[in-house]
Amino acid sequence: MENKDRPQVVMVPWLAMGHLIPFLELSKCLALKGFQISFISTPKNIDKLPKIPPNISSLINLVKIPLPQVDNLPVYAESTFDLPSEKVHYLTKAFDGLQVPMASYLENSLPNWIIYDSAAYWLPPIANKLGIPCAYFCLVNAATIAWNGPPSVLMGITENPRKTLEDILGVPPWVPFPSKVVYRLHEILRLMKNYNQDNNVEDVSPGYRAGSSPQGADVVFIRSCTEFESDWLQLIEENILQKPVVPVGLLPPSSVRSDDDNDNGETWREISEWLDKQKKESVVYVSIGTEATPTEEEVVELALGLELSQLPFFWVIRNPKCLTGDDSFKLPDGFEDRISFSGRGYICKGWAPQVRILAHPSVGGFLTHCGWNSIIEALSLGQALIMLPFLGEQGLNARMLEERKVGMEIPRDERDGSFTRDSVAKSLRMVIVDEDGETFRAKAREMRGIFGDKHLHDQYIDKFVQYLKDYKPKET
Ligand SMILES: O=c1ccn([C@@H]2O[C@H](COP(=O)(O)OP(=O)(O)O[C@H]3O[C@H](CO)[C@@H](O)[C@H](O)[C@H]3O)[C@@H](O)[C@H]2O)c(=O)[nH]1
Repeated sequence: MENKDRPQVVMVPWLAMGHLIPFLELSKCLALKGFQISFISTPKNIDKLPKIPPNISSLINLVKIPLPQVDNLPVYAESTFDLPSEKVHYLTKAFDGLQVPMASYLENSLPNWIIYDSAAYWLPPIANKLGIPCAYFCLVNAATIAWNGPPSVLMGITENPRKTLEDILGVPPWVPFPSKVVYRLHEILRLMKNYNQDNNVEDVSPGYRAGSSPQGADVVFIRSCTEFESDWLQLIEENILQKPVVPVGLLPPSSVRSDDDNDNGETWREISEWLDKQKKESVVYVSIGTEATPTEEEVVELALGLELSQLPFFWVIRNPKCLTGDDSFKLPDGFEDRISFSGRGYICKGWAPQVRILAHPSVGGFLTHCGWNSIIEALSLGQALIMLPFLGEQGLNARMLEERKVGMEIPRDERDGSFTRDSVAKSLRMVIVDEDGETFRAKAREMRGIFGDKHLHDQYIDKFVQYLKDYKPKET
């Protein structure tokens, strides 16, 4: 078939590694099913993407649209990875500036579908005008969407029944079954601080953006599955979003992603040499994702807790150079020397081949911030979790997973969120080596049956593809 005769899909991910990667994974799935994809992002983000396998590379057209400049956004910053979290709203403002070039791209290409991300609340009206069906691809789980609540409430169209801090800390009134998926006080206080900051810079409130993205879509595709959260999926489809919600499955990664070989395998060779020397299931892999910016105190407690645990560790630290004027990844004095002298730790500053490390037989647990990508990757490999959520919906994910007993949260002070090196060390030992922690390890291995079931998730992709092909646009 000629490429121009294939069904065309335009993908519009948000400017964040944790979004670009799953959008690209979904693009690859569609290309393998015969679709022609236009994957739109800014030049630097496109350049950073994992390599596309040669058998489908001609079916994924990487489209670079330059990011408009806005005040206070450093010129080099094109994704959340390049910024401390308190500056992300400038990136959101710049992203909104893509509306005009995006509209003209769509007018010229007239694809069969547009699949967009949470930040692009302005895309559905453009798609409607052009008569192109559009889908919101939701990269968080259904429990999070349910916690956020109905779009009309988020957008300020109908009254918000959650008025007090107590209301916000409790189970939302629209959740009809018992739930432990709630935020802690320190998480809510941090979210409110960010919300107010964002409100001052962006043209619309973060709530309006979060509500109108699913509201404007013809269908919501979600990276989830009924085997994991059927109650929540049903709740969001029937009561919260009140439109078709189609799970695309968990998109579990293959253990060797093509990005691992961007330097001809040099990085991996060095890392695997170190991992190969460690005992089976003894190493803790530590990463708090691509967005969280811990305070200096948090970094110190984390570092000293790792040391205190006596466990070997692999710690990937987001490149501190990205964080302008910010020294929050300053490690405690002498820490790096002690670690390299004893050979007990591997500190990787920048980007690590996460999936490949998690799949190594020496790794016995994952200290994680609970980003949805990381959770899926870890549980698809049966790794137990030591959870330290920082921002966004990560706290909700941690509650959900603690309930499933696939790991434990590092205890934090309820009000200020502080944690100690002792609690880091204790939690690590509990999940990775203590006899009492065997439940966590066993439950995490069991969860692999859902998260790592390739056949199950291939079936989800088949149904998703069928949905795209069978869709009949509504009469206007
Ligand atoms: O050195 C690194 C760092 C990250 N990754 C990959 O980058 C992704 C990171 O995604 P995630 O674990 O979800 O973390 P964040 O990028 O910090 O996640 C943002 O996006 C997620 C999906 O929307 C949300 O769940 C989080 O709360 C939000 O912070 C994963 O695929 C990792 O494997 C690497 O391969 N190497």
